[in-house]
Amino acid sequence: MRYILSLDQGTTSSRAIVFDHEGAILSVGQMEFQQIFPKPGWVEHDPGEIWATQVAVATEALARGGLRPRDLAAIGITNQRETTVVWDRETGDPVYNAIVWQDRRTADYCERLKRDGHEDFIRDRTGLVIDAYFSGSKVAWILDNVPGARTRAEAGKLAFGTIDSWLVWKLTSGATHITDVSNASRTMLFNIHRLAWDEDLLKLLNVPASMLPDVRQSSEVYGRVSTTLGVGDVPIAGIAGDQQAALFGQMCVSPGLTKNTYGTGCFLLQNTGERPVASHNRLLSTVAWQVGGKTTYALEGGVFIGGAVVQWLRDGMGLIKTSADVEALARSVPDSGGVYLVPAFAGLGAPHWDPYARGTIVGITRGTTAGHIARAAVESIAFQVADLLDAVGDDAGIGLMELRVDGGAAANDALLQFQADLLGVAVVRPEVTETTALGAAYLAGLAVGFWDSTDALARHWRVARRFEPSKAPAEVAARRAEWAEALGRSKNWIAKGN
Ligand SMILES: Nc1ncnc2c1ncn2[C@@H]1O[C@H](COP(=O)(O)OP(=O)(O)O)[C@@H](O)[C@H]1O
Ligand SMILES: O=P(O)(O)OC[C@H](O)CO
Repeated sequence: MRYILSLDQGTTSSRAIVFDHEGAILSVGQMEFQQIFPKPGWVEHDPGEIWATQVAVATEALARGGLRPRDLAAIGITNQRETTVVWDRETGDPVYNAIVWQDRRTADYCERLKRDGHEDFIRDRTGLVIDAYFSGSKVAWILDNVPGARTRAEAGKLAFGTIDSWLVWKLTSGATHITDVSNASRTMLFNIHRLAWDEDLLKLLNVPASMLPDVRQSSEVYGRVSTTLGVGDVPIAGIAGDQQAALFGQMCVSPGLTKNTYGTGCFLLQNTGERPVASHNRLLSTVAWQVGGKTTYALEGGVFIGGAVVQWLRDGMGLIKTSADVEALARSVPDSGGVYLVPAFAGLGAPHWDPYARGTIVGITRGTTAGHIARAAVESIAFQVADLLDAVGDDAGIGLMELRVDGGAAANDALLQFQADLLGVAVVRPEVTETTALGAAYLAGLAVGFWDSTDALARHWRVARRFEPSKAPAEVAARRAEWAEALGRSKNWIAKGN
């Protein structure tokens, strides 16, 4: 029997999961690594540690599954997106730490791009809104701030890559410098229509083309693991950014199918088929994957604080001991008692994009208890996702049939029931909720013939639990109107420039 190994390089941990031919998990390895915060708003990772932990968890997953490298048919890679690494092509040494997607150091630079009137142009070419979130301004920062970097880059001596590129480079001992279309579409340097690096954008951001990886499909053999690593010479055959991989792992493979991942933040993606949909609601239009020469696009909306509001109840407020305890506390009251919590702790993401918003709790009375606050916190996750879905529906014009869900907070039944109530459609939790790693495994397995077709994979996707809507539309409309009021009070709270 042979298996697929999925490397899932996330923001806070490196994971490796072995899947069998049925798409079931055989074994897992996981290791957290250091988050580096050199200044307020800056977030970095050590690329060496990312690599070391990723190799360690791969070895651990194989050992736990009682496997040797020759038992593997292929390796798939999925990764935190946008995070930027620049390294020396000769020595392989990074010239600076990885600048993480959450890092805000280039916010002023991005403001200038907007002021100079580049917003429409960048949205048309890349499908993105101008923001420090994406890789482009991060590469420019490294070239402008690391002594000698720009000269070396212009001489062709430096390489840029997102985390997938960095891992493939390391896995192949420097033989292969590539990325896939889904990761490339998050750089703000990539033309999502022509599926190529965009020369005008490279000029605007002053990034030399010689630094860039070759852009490949999400499912093809890119190279083989270098034998010097002692883990065999397994083909590396699938790559996708983590949210796109989750969309594939959830088998959202036809237009209209939609998933939401409830992690630290929430990422909602809808498959929009073979053409990018231009958003009028400040959602992102992005490449989902390219398989067998066919490109699939998605609309994406992300909110910054999803499960993290539960972490805040735990660590900031001390109301609960573990994240899972929130469900019992929220269920200790029949409703939120008129309390609304807007977790705009780091401003608001899609569709509002208000960096000046801050968190608020409204509707507190003398009778408000910790239970009401917990319930309002859980509900806030669902309200934000419902706002995202409204925006997606407006842009794509496709009615939602069901919402497929995954991520840590999708373990919360109360949250998913409330989500179904708000949306008026079923919310569906699959048996395998490791959909990110599964998606990358599928992409790799398809490339090497381990699986024949996407249709064959669709049979693996099985529902664990379905949450049906149970509230009257008028009641839902009233609750959403109150949420919108509360949201309005959190917006534009801090002074601009703070
Ligand atoms: N039962 C639960 N109810 C609500 N939130 C939860 C629950 N279990 C975990 N979480 C939240 O889910 C998040 C972790 O999910 P995970 O998918 O591992 O996140 P990430 O990949 O972003 O690190 C945390 O913010 C945690 O507070
Ligand atoms: O690593 P995650 O799961 O927090 O996902 C990060 C996203 O890819 C950022 O765009």
